[in-house]
Parts: sequence; C-alpha cells; structure tokens
Amino acid sequence: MDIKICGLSTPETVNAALSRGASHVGFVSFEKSPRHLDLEAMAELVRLVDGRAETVIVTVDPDDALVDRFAAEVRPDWLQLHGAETPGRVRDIKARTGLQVMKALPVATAGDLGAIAAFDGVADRMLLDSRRPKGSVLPGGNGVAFDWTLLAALDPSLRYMLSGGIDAGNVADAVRIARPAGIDVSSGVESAPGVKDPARIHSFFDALDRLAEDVPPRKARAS
Ligand SMILES: O=C(O)c1ccccc1N[C@@H]1O[C@H](COP(=O)(O)O)[C@@H](O)[C@H]1O
Repeated sequence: MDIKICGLSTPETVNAALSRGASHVGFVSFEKSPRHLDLEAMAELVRLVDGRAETVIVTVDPDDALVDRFAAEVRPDWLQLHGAETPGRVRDIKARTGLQVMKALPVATAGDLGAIAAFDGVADRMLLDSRRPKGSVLPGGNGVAFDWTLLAALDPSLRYMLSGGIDAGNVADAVRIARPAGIDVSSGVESAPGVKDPARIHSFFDALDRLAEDVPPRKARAS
C-alpha cells in the first residue's frame, strides 16, 4: 500500500517519513495553509528526498505560470490538484508539465463518487478526501474524516488514495473498511496545525506495521 505523508516542511520530518518507508512525501503550496512553503523551500526538500520517495506538490487551482514554476523550479514527481480543477484542466496541466497528477475529490455523500468517472484515463490517481467543513478556508488538511463505508460502492479495481482525518488511531479501520491502494495523512501526524511531529509519524507507521500482520494483501483477499 502507498503511504503519503503530506504537508512536510522540515528536513527532520521528511527524514522521519523516509526512514519508515513512505512512498510519497508532500509539500503544500497554498498561502492560506499553515503548511504553505515557498518554491525555494520545497525545492530544497525535494533535493533532500533525492529519489527515495515520490515527491508531491499540493496545489489549489494553480494558473499556468505557477504550474510552470513548479515543474521548472521544484521538479516534483506529482502535482496534487486539490481545487475545482476540471478533467480538461487536469489534462492540460499534465500535458504542460509532463508530471503525474493526483486529483483530489471531496466526498461527503455517495453522490459525490459519481465525479470519479470523468477523471478516468485523465488523472493518474484519484485522492478521495473529506469535504471542507463549514468555515474552513482550507479545501484539505482539515483533519476531518468522512464515512468510509460509502466507498464500498466503488469498482474494486480503482486504485485510489484515501485521505481526511486519518491518524494512528483510525488507520486500521480506514484500511479494513475502504481497502484503498494508498493512504494519505497530514494533520494526523502533527502536534499543532502545520507542525509535523516525528514521534507521531513513527506512531503512524507503527500502527501500519501492526495492521500488516492482520490484513491480507488486497489481491489475496479479492480472490
Ligand atoms: O494541508 C493543507 O493545508 C492543504 C491545503 C490545501 C489543500 C490540501 C491540503 N491538505 C491535504 O488534504 C489531505 C487531507 O489532510 P488531513 O490528513 O485531513 O489533514 C492531504 O492530502 C493533505 O495534504
């Protein structure tokens, strides 16, 4: 299973995530976020990762000038589009940058899952996240979970990432209920908004290690 630790901002916490085998590490470019980094700081962390995990920039409705700067100055493996980007815009950004795109979709009801089909063959990966709570200025990173049982209706071959309020205490339930191809966590490994905590990163991976002993791999279970 892919594990993405998102909203990192220091070498210490990037190294904690890499030391436990994170498959993806994410950096947020969104000025209203307590996790926002400028491009220079992101580029430095991407250089530190040096291919040991896939790197992801989280961005919200970026314009062409910004996506060009991400590609030229930071050179991540992925862009995570966490705004209202349409399938056409996702296609344009992929063609423009040559980067893989993860499209975040807010989920609160079964009806929200209908939007996934429009991104089929367009986005490289769907990220199913909670819908923004009333009053929040952040489209993601709110530390709020949604009803994972809604995902039972999805085609089991859809390889999506699951996010929204996941932490060491509930990741086992998230995996057992949703059976996602990947888990994405941000607030759940923080000691305060925007402050990643190496001890919580380790606790999160400890919970995954315990889970690996209990839950058979996806393929074995489906057959
Ligand atoms: O983290 C942010 O501040 C953020 C800002 C703008 C868009 C997305 C953001 N975060 C992403 O949201 C999901 C879920 O986060 P959480 O675990 O519920 O805190 C994750 O991909 C974050 O990177």
